[in-house]
Amino acid sequence: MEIKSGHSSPVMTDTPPISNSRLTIRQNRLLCSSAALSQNNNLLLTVPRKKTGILDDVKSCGWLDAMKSSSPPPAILNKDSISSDASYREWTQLKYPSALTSFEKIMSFAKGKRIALFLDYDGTLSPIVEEPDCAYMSSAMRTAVQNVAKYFPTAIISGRSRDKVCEFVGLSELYYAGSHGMDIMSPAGESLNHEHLSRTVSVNEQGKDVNLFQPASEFLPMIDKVLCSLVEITKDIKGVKVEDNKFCISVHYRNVEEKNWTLVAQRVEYVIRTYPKLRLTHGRKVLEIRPVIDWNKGKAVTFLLESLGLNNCDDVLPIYVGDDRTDEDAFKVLRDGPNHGYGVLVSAVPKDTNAFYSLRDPSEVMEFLKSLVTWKRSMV
Ligand SMILES: O=P(O)(O)OC[C@H]1O[C@H](O[C@H]2O[C@H](CO)[C@@H](O)[C@H](O)[C@H]2O)[C@H](O)[C@@H](O)[C@@H]1O
Repeated sequence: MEIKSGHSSPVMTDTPPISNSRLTIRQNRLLCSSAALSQNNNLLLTVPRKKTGILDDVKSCGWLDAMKSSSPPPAILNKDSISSDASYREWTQLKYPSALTSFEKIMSFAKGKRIALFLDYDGTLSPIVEEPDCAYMSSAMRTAVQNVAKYFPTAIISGRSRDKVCEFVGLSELYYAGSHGMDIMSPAGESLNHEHLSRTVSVNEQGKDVNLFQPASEFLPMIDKVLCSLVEITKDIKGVKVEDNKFCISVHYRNVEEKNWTLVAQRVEYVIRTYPKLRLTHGRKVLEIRPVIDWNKGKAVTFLLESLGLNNCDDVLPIYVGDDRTDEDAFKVLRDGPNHGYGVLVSAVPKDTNAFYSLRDPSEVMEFLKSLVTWKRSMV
């Protein structure tokens, strides 16, 4: 693929001391040039930050309810399953049609257009599992992604660190955007050229040059410090996992007893309240800490389209498939922005979204990818 353009809040009463002296984390960070950083001060969000950095849903319903609602059940398995299934059917029929049953419609719109494909990882290409380090993608899914990438520029956009998601996916021909889009990498031999933004060249595991764009590089020392503090402050809560996502941090509570969820949130909030340049968001049984910069998965999609010379083109159809709240930024960009395209929400339960279509789970995502390949081959 050729790139064209030039360029809450309960107050803590008993807080454990924070110490980070024993932790040595992130020894293998890629070096990045200051060139990429110098232009990023204007990305800092100027949103007024509340004293405690509390999210609106936490303010209105408290930590526990906010944490519960951030992670819907993965499937419909209870005695209400018949009525739930009926409401799912209604949701797909009336609001967010299945991208599989609407495939022909989508393709009639795609005719004569170049498709650019953006795929989230967790919950989209791999099923949600208890242990974040074991969220492997099936080899059938890998083959499906590999095949689709032969025909369409394909990028993986994940909240995970880029290194981790690259390792899970294991396909060097793709574009990767880790840390919710804050760490973008081209495939070896391709450049990431963007008229407004500088770039960094690094070397991948095979020793080949790759291009990086890292708009939050200046936050690395802060994120490192906060990571150490979070590991330390949550270490006595059974089941907590603090994940280093390079420019972001995930604090998982999936394996924590529900009675301790509020405690987890309180501890996290205690740490980040002294960092006004960091913000806290929810994911699926995870609290995510990230820099307060005007950058997200939607911005990453726009950046990639611009870098590929595919922005503002009538003959380009971007498609973004994702399951998480953070994917909504990308759905919004494709729904409302100049690069009109389709967001496809992966969900087994009805919910509101900025996406246009839906798919039930990763197995339907795989079917969709295969259908894209079959369609493309039929056109040749
Ligand atoms: O943007 P994504 O690729 O969807 O990444 C979002 C988060 O995904 C991972 O956590 C989620 O998946 C885990 C594995 O299935 C699950 O155990 C966890 O409860 C989910 O929240 C990842 O570990 C996080 O760091 C990402 O932010």
